[in-house]
Amino acid sequence: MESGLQNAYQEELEQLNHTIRDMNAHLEALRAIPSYTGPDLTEQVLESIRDSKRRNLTHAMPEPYFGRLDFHESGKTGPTPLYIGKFGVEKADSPELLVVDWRAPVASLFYSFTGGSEAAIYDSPEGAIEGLVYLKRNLVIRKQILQRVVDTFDRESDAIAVTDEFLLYRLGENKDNKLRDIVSTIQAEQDAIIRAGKNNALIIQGVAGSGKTTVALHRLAYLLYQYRDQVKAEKMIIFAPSRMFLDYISGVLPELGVGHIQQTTFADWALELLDQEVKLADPSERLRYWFAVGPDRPEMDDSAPGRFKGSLRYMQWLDQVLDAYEQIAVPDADFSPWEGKKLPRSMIREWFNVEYKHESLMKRRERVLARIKRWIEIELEKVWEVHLRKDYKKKSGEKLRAYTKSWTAYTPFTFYKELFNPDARPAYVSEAASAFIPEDLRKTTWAAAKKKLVQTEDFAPLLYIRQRFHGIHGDLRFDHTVIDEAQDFSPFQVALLAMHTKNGSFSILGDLSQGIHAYQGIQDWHEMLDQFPEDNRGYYTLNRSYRSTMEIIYFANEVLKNGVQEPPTLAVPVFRSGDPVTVAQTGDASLAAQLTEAIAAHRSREGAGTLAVLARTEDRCRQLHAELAAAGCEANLIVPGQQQYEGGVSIVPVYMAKGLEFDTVLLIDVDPEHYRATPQDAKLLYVGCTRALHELKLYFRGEPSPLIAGIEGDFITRD
Ligand SMILES: Nc1ncnc2c1ncn2[C@@H]1O[C@H](COP(=O)(O)OP(=O)(O)OP(=O)(O)O)[C@@H](O)[C@H]1O
Repeated sequence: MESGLQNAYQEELEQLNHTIRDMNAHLEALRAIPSYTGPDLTEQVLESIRDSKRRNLTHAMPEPYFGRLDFHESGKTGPTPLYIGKFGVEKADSPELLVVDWRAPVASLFYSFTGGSEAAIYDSPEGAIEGLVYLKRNLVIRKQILQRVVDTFDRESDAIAVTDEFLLYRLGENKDNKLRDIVSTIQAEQDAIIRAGKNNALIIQGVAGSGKTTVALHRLAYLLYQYRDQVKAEKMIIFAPSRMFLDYISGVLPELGVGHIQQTTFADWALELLDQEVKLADPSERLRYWFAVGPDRPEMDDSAPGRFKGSLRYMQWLDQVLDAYEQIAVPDADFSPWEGKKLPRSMIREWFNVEYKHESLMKRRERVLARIKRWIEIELEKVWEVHLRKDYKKKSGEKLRAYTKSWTAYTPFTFYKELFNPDARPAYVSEAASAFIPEDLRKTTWAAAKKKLVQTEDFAPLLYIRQRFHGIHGDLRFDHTVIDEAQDFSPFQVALLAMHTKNGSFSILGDLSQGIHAYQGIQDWHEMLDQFPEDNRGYYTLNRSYRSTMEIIYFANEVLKNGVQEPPTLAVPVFRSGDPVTVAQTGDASLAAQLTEAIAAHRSREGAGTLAVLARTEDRCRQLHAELAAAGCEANLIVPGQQQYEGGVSIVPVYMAKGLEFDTVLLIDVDPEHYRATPQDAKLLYVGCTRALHELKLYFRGEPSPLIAGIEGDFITRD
């Protein structure tokens, strides 16, 4: 160790010991105070502060901080060393900070300052604060033991700043089966997104592995810290592509000390709001259709059911249909409770269409019926003859029941279903409006609806009808909404979520180059961006990929270029080199043997980490799983509907692997039959390649796919 480094290590060792002593003393003092459970409000508040301090100290104890920043604020004495950690910690005997929370304004300098002699500025509640950074230091502490000290900037030293060294060290580590927090290595471009203002819809286009998911989760932790009086964890929601993906990311928020945030898939959320009246059709069937192999593949253009039903045009059409329904909703007759007495339809319509207009459709129906009931009661009071009144009362009760029945109480689903009825066009759907729906779509939607089955793209329309029928109650409005893998969401879904989200507070993240579900997703971010006012939206790009080695990224970029004419943006790797990507020819019989060998080699390595064999279809995965099992090679089979990701060795269809990562990826069947030189296939193969952290191998039979055939460079070897 050089003497400078040795001194730094010694200095930090002493500081760490001092910090831990202080924290222990603080924690002991807090524990010595008995918990208050009485009725006094002030005492309750004090107890909750003590409780939060106890929790923070306990969480922070094993790794109290990860960074140090020496900052000299202009006009003050200094520089002052600030230690930055996941949790803010006060000194035992004063409210001064021992460790600054990473989300605090001053800590932003630790992320945004990337060197140079210029003054650094950060935003604080008191305005912009300027000063000079003297030292930026990364520290690795595990179980209270100081393991590493790396200076990434030292104003007093001639040595060149090693900004990436610490990041590379972290990226080189093997991953387990869960996504992790990145507080110690958040990069400046990621930090800008994390700390962006609350009332903005952020759209983040980020290349594979650029940290989109991770950044969104850190942003939630930041918003909860920064706007603690305005946002609540229970009112924040994350939409992710599958339950397995949710399981995969489930570790990050607790690591950041955040709990209770709702995490769901759009389908699960919708099914709950629809009171489980419908079921989602088997997703495997649809995936089998769209990812089929062979010459006749379905077109993924605007006529695809998902694109059509996910469009804003479709939402507007539905709006018109609902407007038309509103006009004729009141039954087409006067209400007569007994002979000679009449409540004219015009009056009932006046109540429904004018007086109660501000209410939702079904609420208005309820109100009008209650009002008719009251009207009957008033009219009955005017009848003096007791027998007659009794007779009228009975008759009016029957009449009101019949009237109520004639006024259909639709559920969102029963209303929606009727729009597709081939035999009877509802009165509120004009002939022209009916012609809007393509015949094929009418047939398939009707056939499924008869079995109470719907597709993903039916959820937004159903929820939209629900909203017009019942409104959106306060507890269904979110303080902030995160949409992950948003390129697979439709504009209609986003419009619907905007109705459920306060102040347009969104984090919408995705990658158009990974848009493999183009039969339902977007083709351009404008389809979402344009839905938000210009002053309240932001578009960010993340181009650096942190997941994979340089070799893997260079290779994956070539795959993309070979299939997509104008790829949106190509990933730029961080300077982390590994083995070249291997492309191997194989025969039918030898594939299982080759995979078994590769898996055995992987397993025999120390700290083996995760491995995935990726195939194009679910059926192929099942077949391979059986073949490998017969060869004595056990692996987890991951197919649609999977709830958890266990790590280890898995066999996964590429589309299910989206969002996940594995230390090693073995991609099979990379031949012209499975992967043609089309944008769709290139994106699919790109997704597959970019799942690998350290090692990527591709196997083909006969000829290689045109997407990989001509790739040359020192980042690839051919077996
Ligand atoms: N600043 C960082 N420091 C350390 N690791 C990082 C950083 N940013 C991202 N990573 C790592 O890079 C990997 C990819 O992150 P993440 O899954 O969030 O990216 P993504 O953009 O959502 O990827 P994809 O679109 O491919 O699913 C993760 O292992 C994450 O921990």
